[in-house]
Amino acid sequence: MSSYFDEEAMTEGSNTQARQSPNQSAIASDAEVILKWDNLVYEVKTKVDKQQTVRRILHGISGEVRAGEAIALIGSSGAGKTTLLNALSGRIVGGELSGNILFRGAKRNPGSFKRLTAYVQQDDLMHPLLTVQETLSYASKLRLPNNQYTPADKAERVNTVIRQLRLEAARNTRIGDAATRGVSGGERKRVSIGTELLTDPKLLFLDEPTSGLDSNSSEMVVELVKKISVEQNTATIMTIHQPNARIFSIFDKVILLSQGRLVYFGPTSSSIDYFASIGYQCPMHENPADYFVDLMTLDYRSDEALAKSKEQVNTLVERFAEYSGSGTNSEKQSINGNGFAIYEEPDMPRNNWFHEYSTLARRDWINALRNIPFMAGQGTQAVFMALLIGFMFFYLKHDALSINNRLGVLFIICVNATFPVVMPMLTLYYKERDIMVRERSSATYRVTSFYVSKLTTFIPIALIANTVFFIGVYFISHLTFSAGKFFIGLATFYSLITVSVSFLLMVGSAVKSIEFGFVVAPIVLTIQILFGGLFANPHTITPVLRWIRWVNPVQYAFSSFSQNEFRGMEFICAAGEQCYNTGAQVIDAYSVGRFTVWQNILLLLMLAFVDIIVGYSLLRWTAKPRSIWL
Ligand SMILES: Nc1ncnc2c1ncn2[C@@H]1O[C@H](COP(=O)(O)OP(=O)(O)OP(=O)(O)O)[C@@H](O)[C@H]1O
Repeated sequence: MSSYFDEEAMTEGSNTQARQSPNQSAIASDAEVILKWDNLVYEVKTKVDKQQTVRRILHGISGEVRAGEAIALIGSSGAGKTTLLNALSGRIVGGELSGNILFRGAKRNPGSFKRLTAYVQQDDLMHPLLTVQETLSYASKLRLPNNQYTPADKAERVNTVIRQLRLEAARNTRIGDAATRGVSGGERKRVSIGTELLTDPKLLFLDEPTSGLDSNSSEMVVELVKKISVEQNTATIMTIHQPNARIFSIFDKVILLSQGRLVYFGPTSSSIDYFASIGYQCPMHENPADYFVDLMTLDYRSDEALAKSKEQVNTLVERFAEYSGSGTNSEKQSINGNGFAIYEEPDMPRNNWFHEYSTLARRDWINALRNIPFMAGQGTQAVFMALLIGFMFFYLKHDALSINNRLGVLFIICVNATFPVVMPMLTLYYKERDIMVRERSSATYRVTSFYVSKLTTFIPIALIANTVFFIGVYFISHLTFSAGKFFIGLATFYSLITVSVSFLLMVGSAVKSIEFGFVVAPIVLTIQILFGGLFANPHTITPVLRWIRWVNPVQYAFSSFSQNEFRGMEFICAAGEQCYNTGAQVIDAYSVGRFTVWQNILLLLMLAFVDIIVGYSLLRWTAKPRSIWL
């Protein structure tokens, strides 16, 4: 492809702006071709006036990128830049993609391609409570293989990246988010790029790395990326929106797209000459990128203007097709994908499961402990509810009236182990899940390590906060004072909390959208409470709904609590009053004695186990990338 742009052939209309920029390095024409794509066509089905139609988004795009080369992908909004970048990086989902893509001369193997390449997304999704150093350090622990890098090597790699991306001053600053101030936008983008550069990728994709940045920060980002790609011999392709003239000149090559078609692909330094040679001379002091984008953009201001701009785009596309087709036939062999072997990974082993798990668990604990609103919420909730419920049922006696109150307090203890545990943690889980999907798109760690790490962070946090609640309610309301009963009650409570955490992981794993997850979880929890055994006697429930009891943790917990409390109790009935004399009668009347206390606890743990397994399987399914690979 590079010979399409033989500069000698384009002396006519030569423009001084077209000279090689000082930032550009001359990439040897024999540098390894890292990625080559041929005749990429991408189509999606859409509905127009209730009629199914096929919309072609990429129209036979070809090109290549060599080691150490930086390519800018430019076009007006909707030109297909992101679509092309996604197709090349193996991230395109839905629709139909055809053509061929070769990575280092072979067909892409999704696993090794993901590990040897890197993709910096437009929005930087990182843990806001970690510092720059910690973010890079955890990424290095997770992504660099232990048998090739010692901990010292990893730390050195992090330092190198911090130096390369000029992040020394921000090293100990937290990333931050909308709620907490952290690093600047430019620094944030550089950290995001840094996490991808740690593995020394062969090929780096960046989607609009300068969007939202001022021109100084944009220039810095592009300059640094270019410098690093030369130093590390990395091929780089980035989409970029109307770069200024200085940024434009940093790139070795440029791909200009309009309406999913190629208007130019070749050296940036020859682009002005090329356009001049086909009759479009870039004015002397105009930014070439702006000029090209203006040429390629459809003008919707009037029907006439639209027709004229469409014609212009067609001409540009045709001229480039003629131009790239002529004189290059010997080099332009189309790739017949069937003839190529799948790319074999040289030696890029994975870290073992335990290393992944322990790194993620440490990161999760740091994130949780630094999440002051979350931790304070858990603590306040525990203390406030303990005092409220404790004093609501203050010092229960042994008369007939206390029976209802005892059942009430036991039931509220169950309720407190559902909503207040599930809802705040579900929010947290959704945020973490998004980051996991992002991190796993570069094969960073296994789903199991993530999932088990969440379980082993969430369960202890929920248990610790709620122990305060349980002790408070137990002693203030004066439930039966006996070590045995207290600890059996606590075991029941812990088991129910474990089910709740497992349940939230299941909902958060099964339901991709947080909005829908926040509808499903409360509905299920409300059903658990309604059928928990206090509002309706399990025996009187219509057979159509009776099965719910088998999967209802609140019912098992309420049954366990009630038996633990009432068994062996005696009540003093006032003279002439009809009441239950013994706890055993209460257990019978409320039908909470179907299973023994320990059987109930066992059933709760079994439910938790089922939730965990189902949640894990669903997470594997819902978080699985469904990209199209050529
Ligand atoms: N899966 C899809 N279904 C329907 N239309 C799609 C799909 N993917 C992309 N498109 C359409 O294809 C066109 C190109 O989209 P793409 O996101 O690649 O453009 P872009 O050049 O990156 O634009 P921008 O600079 O605005 O991000 C757009 O008109 C977009 O609406």
